[in-house]
Amino acid sequence: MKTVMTTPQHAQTPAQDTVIVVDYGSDDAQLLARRIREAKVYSEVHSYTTGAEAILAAKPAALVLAVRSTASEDLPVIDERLLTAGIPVLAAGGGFVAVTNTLGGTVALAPTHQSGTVQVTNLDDNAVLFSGQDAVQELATNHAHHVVQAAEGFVVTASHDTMPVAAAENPEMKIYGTTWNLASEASSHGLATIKNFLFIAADLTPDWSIEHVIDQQVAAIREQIGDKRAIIGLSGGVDSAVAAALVQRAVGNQLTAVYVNHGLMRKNESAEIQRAFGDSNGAQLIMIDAEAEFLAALEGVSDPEQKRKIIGERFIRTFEQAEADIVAASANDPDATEVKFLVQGTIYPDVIESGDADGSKVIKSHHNVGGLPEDIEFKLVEPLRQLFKDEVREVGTKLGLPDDIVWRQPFPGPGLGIRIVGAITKERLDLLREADAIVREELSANGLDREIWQSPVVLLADVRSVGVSDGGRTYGHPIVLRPVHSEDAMTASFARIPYDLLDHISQRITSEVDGINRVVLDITGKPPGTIEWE
Ligand SMILES: Nc1ncnc2c1ncn2[C@@H]1O[C@H](COP(=O)(O)OP(=O)(O)OP(=O)(O)O)[C@@H](O)[C@H]1O
Repeated sequence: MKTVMTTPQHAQTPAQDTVIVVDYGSDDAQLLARRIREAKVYSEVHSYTTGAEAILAAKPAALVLAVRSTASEDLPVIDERLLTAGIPVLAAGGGFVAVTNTLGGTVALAPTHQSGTVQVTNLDDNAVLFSGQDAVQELATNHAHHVVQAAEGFVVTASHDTMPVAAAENPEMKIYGTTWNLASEASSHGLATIKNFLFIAADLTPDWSIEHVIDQQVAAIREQIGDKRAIIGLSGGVDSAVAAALVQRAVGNQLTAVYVNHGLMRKNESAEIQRAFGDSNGAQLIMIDAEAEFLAALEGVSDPEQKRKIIGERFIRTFEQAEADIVAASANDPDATEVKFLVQGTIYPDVIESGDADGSKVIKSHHNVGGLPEDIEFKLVEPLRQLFKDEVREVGTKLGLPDDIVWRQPFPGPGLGIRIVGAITKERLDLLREADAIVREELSANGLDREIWQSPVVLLADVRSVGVSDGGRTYGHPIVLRPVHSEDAMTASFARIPYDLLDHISQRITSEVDGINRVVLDITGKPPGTIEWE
């Protein structure tokens, strides 16, 4: 038996000024889009492979070219239709090199790959991009090529020993370029320069805001769901929580939220969800206690891949059984309307990374539960598809979700199951839950929880060491602290937590959690270590 979830009908955004960041495999495309939104202008990332025709058909108010700078001789050629459509174009870093090359200027491999910060002292403040700014600026550079001679019609607006043409603009063609990176915080006037492009060169109005997004999405969700019903899985994570809050704002108790307690949650997690979504705001919340089934299925399993597989499969089965029950209950109730929609907390980086920017992907889910009619179709509601993580948090706060949900660190789907090295038992989970709760409490009391990307706490359940307590010998397990800093989870470094705080955490864990007699700190970067241990 299977259920096919298809025909996504994404809430469409009414027309608004959109800046399209055209991505030529750059690392900066998302960051550029975020900076533009910080300036209160709506921005999307489109791959250059979409083609100039489709990009122009979306009627962008301005274009930003994000090009990876490599030492390759083959610089990307920018489709000239993008440069001659009369739409203002900003080309920073590799984008400026590629535009210059495309329009017949001269570019050459720099003697060495330029990377780091340089200072320029001769920025032309008559230039549109630098209007009102200091002539002396710190610039973040990272490029293999430099521009030797600007293309015809361009006025050079900055130069430097290592970058003969550091910036140039062609007001007639409305093309503006800098060799440096404008999205990086290391560029002292990066955001100010982006704003000059948006508000002077492109004459846009800074009117995009989170309140506006909420209003738009609420209206779009109402239209999409109508008088039907929708369901959502709440994981306790920020994305599904905010998606649920938005849909609930739009259609109230036509939304049913399902939370599966697989027994691998952190301390008080279920109660917090109940508080945020249950009693207080009238959502229909179904809490499923599947702890016993999950722990039975995991009994004696130590292999990390096996654990993940078992947890993933069991989760799908449990969730689908809940779906089936809700659908069946509504089918038997003459007053109930049909359950037609499944809400998902997909966010913009997921959309960009899956290459599904046009929302056309069909999602299939194979169900193994009985009692479901063949091929129920759920339509997807994905109200966060346009938003970056920081914007999702802002929406959550505006909708009144508590800080401990909005600012929650990323938590793996398999939960604490992959933070126990060794087989999973209820006793071991309880030990880990206590230690983890102490770490979270202390980090948050010391104002560090928003600064630290993630702080897994790991129980080495198969290791024991000798210790001493109250004059007696102990033989307990070690706990590993793994606090990390990261921008995007792809790379990470260990977070430098003050020694005194580490000492305090260590003392609390070893004295309050019976069975733990040692606390160790993981100081491995990613790579080579992953953030989670399993
Ligand atoms: N224990 C659970 N109970 C109900 N639904 C869940 C549970 N765990 C995950 N889900 C659902 O599956 C989705 C994907 O899970 P995943 O752990 O990958 O979350 P995510 O993408 O990090 O999002 P979130 O921030 O909402 O956790 C969640 O957004 C949620 O809808």
